[in-house]
Amino acid sequence: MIRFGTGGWRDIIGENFTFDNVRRFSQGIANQICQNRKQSQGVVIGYDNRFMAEEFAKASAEVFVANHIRVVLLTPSVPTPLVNFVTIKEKAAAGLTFTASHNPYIYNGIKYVREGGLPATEDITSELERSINMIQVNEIKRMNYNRALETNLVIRKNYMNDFITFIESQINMEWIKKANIRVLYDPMFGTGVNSLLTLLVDSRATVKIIHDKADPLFGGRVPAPTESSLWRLTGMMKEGQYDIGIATDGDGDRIAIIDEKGCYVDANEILALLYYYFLEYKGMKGNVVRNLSTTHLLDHIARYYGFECIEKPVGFKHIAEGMLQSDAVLGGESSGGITIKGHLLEKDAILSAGILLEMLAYTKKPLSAIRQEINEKFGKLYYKEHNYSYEAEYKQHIKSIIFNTSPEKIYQEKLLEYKTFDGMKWEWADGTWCLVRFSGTEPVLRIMVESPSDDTIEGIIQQVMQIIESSILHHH
Ligand SMILES: O=P(O)(O)OC[C@H]1O[C@H](O)[C@H](O)[C@@H](O)[C@@H]1O
Repeated sequence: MIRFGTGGWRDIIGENFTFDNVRRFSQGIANQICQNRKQSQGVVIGYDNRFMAEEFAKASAEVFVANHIRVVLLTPSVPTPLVNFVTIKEKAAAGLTFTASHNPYIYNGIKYVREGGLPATEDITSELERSINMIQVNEIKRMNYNRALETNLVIRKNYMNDFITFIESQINMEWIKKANIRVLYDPMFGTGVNSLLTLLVDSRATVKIIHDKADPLFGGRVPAPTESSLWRLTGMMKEGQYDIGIATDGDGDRIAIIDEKGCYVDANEILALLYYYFLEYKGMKGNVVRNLSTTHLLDHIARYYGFECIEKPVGFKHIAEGMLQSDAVLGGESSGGITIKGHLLEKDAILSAGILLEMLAYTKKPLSAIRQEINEKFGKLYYKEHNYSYEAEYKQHIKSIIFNTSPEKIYQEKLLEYKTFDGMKWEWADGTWCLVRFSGTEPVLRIMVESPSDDTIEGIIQQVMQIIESSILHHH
């Protein structure tokens, strides 16, 4: 079975992520393109540095060309947002990126975008899922890759220059050039490196880069820019020689940073920094969009300047939808995905890094000072995410436990509201909230808590865990 999760289809290589299933997936997309008579528009295919990603991408190309659909196969490996960009440029009927983003190295996957670089809505992906899984191996068409190359049905293109130019057109490069910013960059062995390094050189920044070679094992780490995985970057930042430490995930769409003192700054705070910079310093006007697991600090900032913060389920397609609906200036998720108005409706770590440099250049303040400014103005919020690995057989049971738990058992404070549009979210009167939801990309239950008081967070997480574990014990 092929299943679309929060960020496309992901599976363990050799288990369910096989050549047969990649071909089946591609035939499903090809069928849909043929039904809509969009064959002449072609498709764009890109891949990151994951194990055999290029081979899987070629296998996919073989299926499209056999269905009379032209393929632009990007070279070399690319960050995911670049595929969205080229899908728009080429007016292609679809864009496919072979990547499992920040998942462990044993995974690979395919992210799929529609014509116009738009994320696929759930209606579309569930219909695709249904039709893909009905395809038999003997219904899959194939044309040999080398033959397809000879007949120009597959064209290999490098679009990096255009992509960087597009990003730089949205940032004030002149300000950055004058600021002589010192950057330490960790691409986490992933595919953000070529694009961001080019932007950094164009910015005349002084750059030191670590973990830059392509490594399908990601140096033994998970290529997600979390605090625990960035210990080397953090350690080097503590030496005090750089203004900012930047980390991008495996496929270059998510970001985290380290301030000049060596403190980790997560995506929640990056979003707050950027929104605050846009409104307070640049005098921009507009709303912000976040998912329900992202900091409410954005709501406070929005309210202060007379704007609105729009809340959506987890998944960048929902952020994209919110940005279109509300004409917001910024959108993002606690997991590290950020975009701005006028840019792609896809998270982009290269752009995010560029705007952060612009912020340092324009404010002429150290990162830690801007962080401090926000805390003083809006109050500090503490945030923690705990990922709980559960046995698949208990999934339904855990779900019903969470939905039937009374919120006083979790935290003794007046409950203001609860939301069930993506997992269970309780919001209490003192500004504390807790979200419990199953990840759509990994087999974990995510427990997220944010509170104005650091002391309450651990207790809430422990309480949720204890309720789940004791009920599983009783269930036995
Ligand atoms: O919490 P999950 O369902 O695992 O999703 C975590 C993240 O996964 C992918 O990267 C999606 O593109 C993001 O939109 C999402 O925030």
